[in-house]
Amino acid sequence: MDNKLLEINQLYTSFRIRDDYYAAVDNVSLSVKKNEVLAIVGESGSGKSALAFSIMRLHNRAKTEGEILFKGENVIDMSPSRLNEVRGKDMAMIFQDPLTALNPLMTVGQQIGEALFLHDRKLTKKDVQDRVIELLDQVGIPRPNYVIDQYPHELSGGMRQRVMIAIAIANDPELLIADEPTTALDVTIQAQILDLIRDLKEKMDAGIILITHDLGVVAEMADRVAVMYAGEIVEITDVKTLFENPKHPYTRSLLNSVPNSTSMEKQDKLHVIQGVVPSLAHLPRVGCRFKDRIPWIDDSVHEEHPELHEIEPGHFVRCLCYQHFYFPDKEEVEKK
Ligand SMILES: Nc1ncnc2c1ncn2[C@@H]1O[C@H](COP(=O)(O)OP(=O)(O)OP(=O)(O)O)[C@@H](O)[C@H]1O
Repeated sequence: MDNKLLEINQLYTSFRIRDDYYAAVDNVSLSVKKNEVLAIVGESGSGKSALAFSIMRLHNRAKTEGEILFKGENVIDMSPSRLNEVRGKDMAMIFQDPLTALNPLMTVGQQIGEALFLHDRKLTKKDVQDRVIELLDQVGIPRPNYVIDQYPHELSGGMRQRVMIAIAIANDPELLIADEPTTALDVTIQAQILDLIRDLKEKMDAGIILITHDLGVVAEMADRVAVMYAGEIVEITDVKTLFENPKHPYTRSLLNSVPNSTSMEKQDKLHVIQGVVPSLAHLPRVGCRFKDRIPWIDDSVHEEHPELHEIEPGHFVRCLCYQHFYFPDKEEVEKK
């Protein structure tokens, strides 16, 4: 038995739009080990948050099918009471926007305290208070004795994000899901929060799923990376391989659209990925989903039913079109 903390097998998460269900997470399989950061990258609308919310079972209107094995137990089959035990204790989530995730009417101390007390009713008021101060200190909040009585709106964005992290780690979770934890923050604060998350990984021996569209964050934080496009994983590999030997046209386009990316292919211009991720109801469900965004690549090189191919140990790429992909010059794009 290996040390898999989370194992997702053939997961589908579908939302109802008018009379039909459409999969925003479409046959996703992946795993996370202890003390590992798995980054999930992709443009807006690729299904990253839908995947994270599925793992935490936070979607109440979506249809979720497949297996989400957390230490061998399928989260999808958990009863509401079992879910309440696991969520916030064994697995926890840091959300994108602390202002909407925090309760504006409760002090910082009350909110962190509630997270602690919910999972350990034997704690005394004094125990809770001591632990809250310890947590505030751990996430780098100065003057914890003072901040404990403040309300979220009295804090800066960076401090609010730290409070959310304190809530998430209050019960030493084994799995931490961070959904764009630094998007709303400026660059210096961003770096501090990332340092903090990295530190926590070491101290808590936790597995971390880090959702981001920022490849700089990926390079700094991840051990492995799953690239999502239109609900599917199109490439998954270790972080070094992703930057040094990316294969899927989408991965290569993402990397080549970032200035100073370590893996920028030898070309003098940045590549602009054409178009956008189609909306959920309009996703192509047959063939290569990325096909329409690389129209200069011959149709015949795409697989009819693209599969994830293990092209070297642990490196999976969807659709054989990667073997024929190249970046076009401007005239070739305009011709299509
Ligand atoms: N509750 C919902 N009902 C209907 N469609 C939804 C719902 N939530 C998400 N979607 C759709 O599912 C798709 C995936 O959305 P998701 O939020 O997971 O993407 P994302 O990659 O996390 O994007 P972002 O980076 O903007 O958060 C999108 O097309 C989105 O519009």
